Amino acid sequence: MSTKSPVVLVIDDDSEIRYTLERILSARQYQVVTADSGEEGLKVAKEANPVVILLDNRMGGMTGIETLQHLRHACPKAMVILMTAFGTAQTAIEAMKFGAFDYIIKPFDVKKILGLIEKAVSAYEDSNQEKGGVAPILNSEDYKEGIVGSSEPMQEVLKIIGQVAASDATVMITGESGTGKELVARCIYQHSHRNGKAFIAVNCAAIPENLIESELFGHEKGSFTGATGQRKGKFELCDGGTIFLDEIGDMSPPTQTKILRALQEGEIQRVGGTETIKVDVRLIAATNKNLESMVAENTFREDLYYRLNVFRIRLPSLRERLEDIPMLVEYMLQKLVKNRKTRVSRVSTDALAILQAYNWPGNVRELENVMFRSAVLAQGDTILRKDLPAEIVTAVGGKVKTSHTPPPIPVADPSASTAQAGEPEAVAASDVETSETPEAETGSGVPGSAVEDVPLLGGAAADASGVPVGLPEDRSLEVVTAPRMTPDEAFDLAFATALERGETNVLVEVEKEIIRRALAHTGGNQAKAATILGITRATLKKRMDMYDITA
Ligand SMILES: Nc1ncnc2c1ncn2[C@@H]1O[C@H](COP(=O)(O)OP(=O)(O)OP(=O)(O)O)[C@@H](O)[C@H]1O
Repeated sequence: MSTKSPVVLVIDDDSEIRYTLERILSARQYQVVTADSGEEGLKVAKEANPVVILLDNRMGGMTGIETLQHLRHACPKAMVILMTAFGTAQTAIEAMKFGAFDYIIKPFDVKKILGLIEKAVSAYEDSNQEKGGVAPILNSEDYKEGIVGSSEPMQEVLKIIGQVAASDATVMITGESGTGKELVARCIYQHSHRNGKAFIAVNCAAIPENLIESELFGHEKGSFTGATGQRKGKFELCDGGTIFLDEIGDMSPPTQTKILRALQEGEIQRVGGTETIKVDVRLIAATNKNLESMVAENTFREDLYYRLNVFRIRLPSLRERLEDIPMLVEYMLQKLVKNRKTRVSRVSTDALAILQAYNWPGNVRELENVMFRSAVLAQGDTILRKDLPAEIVTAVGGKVKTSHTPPPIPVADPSASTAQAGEPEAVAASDVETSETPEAETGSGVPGSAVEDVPLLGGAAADASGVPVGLPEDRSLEVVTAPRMTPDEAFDLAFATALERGETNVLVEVEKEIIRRALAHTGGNQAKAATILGITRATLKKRMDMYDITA
């Protein structure tokens, strides 16, 4: 870090977040400037020349993504970190595509944001030592991603999609069957300059060996038995567009050679033809085979391997991101309801626990099938444990505890949804309340509400199970409520305990306790409690939802 303290600009319409960040960052020798809107942020950015910009996505007026696009011109060197309440695919991809340094999901851990700012500052310093400008900027469009998942590994995938989409580079997607390789390929295409031109997906494993060349490159009349006329192949049909070759590891060496030529020279020849045809095609390839060992065994051309491997995206298996299951389940049921395939809109807590304990060898595709099948079998509006395939319930066996789990996951009414397809609006994470009531199997859980941007205070992010991320497991400071202590003693002890445990969320715990006490004092009357606390009732409600406090 240079000797001059780096300027950090915080753009957020929530005064509390601006205040909190300002306090945290000023204590770390950053110079902090703030703005309460995207429009104001642009002005401040031009004057203050910040090194890092923390930019909220959901603001009145210009959104964060819109502001980001303007900032790229107004303040091209600054490292922008987008702050969003949800890790939706669209936001993640767009943030990276429009040149954000990174993005972070609110509410977040203080350590995490500080670490990210530090990284951004050193990236700023590195990039200022090198010549060269920022990455090209694309125009914003209305996308429908359909990629669901806010787990760390999926967020990484989304970021890479955003980074590679705008380039014309070949991309290799690896991952087990059913992990979403084709979905990702389509998403890259949708975000590329070639969007609007053809996208053709070819499953190489599904085409007989003797027909694959003709399928890909076309054939001339009479070139083989059955070739009764001239036919264009997929490469030719896809000129100007993107071709997705699934299971590329299943191609014979002669076909591999032709693919290499198409990639390197931009030329193909139809089977039985002599004419060289120019094609301009972006290739996205996928495989669930180990191409490295195929190269070692000489069954896959090394030069083609390197040509394909310019960018590589590894999709995590579903068992590596079990925390995404509630979100996926909600998304899938929502889709089924929308397509009028079912009226089932919930999953009981017991059933969900089983889904989250299962190994998912068939990954998301298997989950999709299970959801469809179970929704068909379900009698009420909730998928119960008994509706799940017996082999899954048996496979999970005793791994699942069925008590103290959250109530059913509700699915938003699709007609009332303002989210884009593929982006569940409010997903299980923070709006599933933890309940001790074993009402799960009746399907009478509390419907979830769309979660607004939630306030940051010391920052405990919630994971899909509603448990704050990045906090020690025992996060209660019961000592605050211990009897026969003066308030001062209690606070001293609480503070000392927190320091001893290395906690960074003391403020949050104190806030929770104060809210609980105010509610207890008013007998659960929220309006009165809000008055005591000096906040609006809506803010109190937001906090109660966020901290799982019931009146
Ligand atoms: N992250 C995701 N969010 C929502 N749906 C998903 C996700 N990943 C996969 N799916 C769905 O799962 C199914 C399988 O996905 P896809 O065909 O893209 O997998 P694949 O890895 O290409 O499979 P294969 O290797 O068998 O060809 C599709 O219906 C897809 O929409």
